Amino acid sequence: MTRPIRFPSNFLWGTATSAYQIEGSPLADGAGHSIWTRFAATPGRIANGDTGDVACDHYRRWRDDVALMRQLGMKAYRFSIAWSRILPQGTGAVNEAGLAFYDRLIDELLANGIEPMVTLYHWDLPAALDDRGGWLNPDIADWFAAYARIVFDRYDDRVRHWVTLNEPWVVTDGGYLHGTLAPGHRNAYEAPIASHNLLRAHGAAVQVYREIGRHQIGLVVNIEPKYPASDAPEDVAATRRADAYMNRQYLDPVFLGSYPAELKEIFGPAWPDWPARDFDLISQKLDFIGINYYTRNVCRHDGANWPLQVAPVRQPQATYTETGWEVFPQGLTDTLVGFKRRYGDMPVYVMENGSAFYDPPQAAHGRVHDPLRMDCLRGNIAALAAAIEQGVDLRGYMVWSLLDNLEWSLGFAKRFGIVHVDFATQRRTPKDSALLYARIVASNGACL
Ligand SMILES: OC[C@@H]1[C@@H](O)[C@H](O)[C@@H](O)c2nc(CNc3ccccc3)cn21
Repeated sequence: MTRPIRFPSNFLWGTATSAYQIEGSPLADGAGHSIWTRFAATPGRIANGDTGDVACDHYRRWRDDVALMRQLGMKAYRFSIAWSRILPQGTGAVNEAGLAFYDRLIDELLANGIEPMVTLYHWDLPAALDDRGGWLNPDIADWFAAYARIVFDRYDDRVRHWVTLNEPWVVTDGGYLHGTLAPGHRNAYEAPIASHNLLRAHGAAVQVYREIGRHQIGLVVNIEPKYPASDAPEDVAATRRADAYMNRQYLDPVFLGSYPAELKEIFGPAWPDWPARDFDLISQKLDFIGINYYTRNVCRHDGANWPLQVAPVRQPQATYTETGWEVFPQGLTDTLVGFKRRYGDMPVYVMENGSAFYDPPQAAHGRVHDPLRMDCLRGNIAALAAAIEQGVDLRGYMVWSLLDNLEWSLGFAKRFGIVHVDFATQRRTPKDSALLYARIVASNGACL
């Protein structure tokens, strides 16, 4: 008989989305262009020519989507605010219609007993700011802090959990090093600058929140635990570089006040000497850390693989998702316990966890059978319980994602939703994984 799984009585079970991936109507009611409306309009940047012009049409269907969350018994909902709906030019004139949209959404969530958890930045930088250098311009810390102040002033009476940035690593690696995400740069000298300015902007927003905020603020990072393919010294060193580059590059400056030494080794002359004062700004005390977990990496040395000299080692017995990620729930436990060991005890939310699998056409009676996603969900929630048993102060868990949505450059084909979206009709159909998650939430994790 396995011991029952214990979650805190006020554990926040929910789902997560982001503005550009679900809202549609990106330019409605005075909103300005973002780097993603621009990227999507560039031929070849998004698979199949997909765009966020309609997406899940959430900008118009938000009330029904909140009703769907209520029907599933969700306790919380993590979403992002589109900066360019609030400040169409990124700075300057405020767009009241944009503020009003999120007012309505937040009020509807609260009216349905669902806790709003708001991300200020989930990758959709106003295009006008990109024209001024975007994350490469040090002034962006002030631009972001000014945007944050407007949003805190408007919603902090109702929003109790704020996230400054979603995944600075992905913004930098995808947007500035490999060019796979907006704004599509490929430049090893730009990447560290963008990354550092993201962290400066994060710190500037936290400073503003400490002036005017009454609740909690944190950062969301994606963590992929790294495991050496062998105990050969070059594989162990490669694993250390990979961990420094993806994971510790963000957590160390925020919680320890300095970058890992490996980054100078990785970037060489492209790694600047940062002013010490920046780390006072970056390492503002946080109320929680948000961790997005999807997979792990098994690493080996590969001298030809720029810039990390690391190559992933596929695990022959493992299940892999449609995005090529190994299903490895133990990595979630290791990530949460590892965070506590290195950075200390603080409230933790898993702010994204999910999987993309091919979903068969809808079965009879409108059911969508997704057994692989259900297995992934069960395994990851059991992994949470294991972390709690090891003393992690885990406060909540958000499944990525509520809805099938625009998977950035991969388009609509990669479906992460626990609710199926027929993009031709916008019909929503809870998948079997949504029905399973609803049961898990209703039993506070007991019925896995
Ligand atoms: O890819 C699924 C989601 C994505 O839809 C979210 O907007 C984003 O927050 C998100 N972050 C990850 C973490 N991993 C990752 C690794 C390489 C490229 C992109 C994301 C997965 N996801």
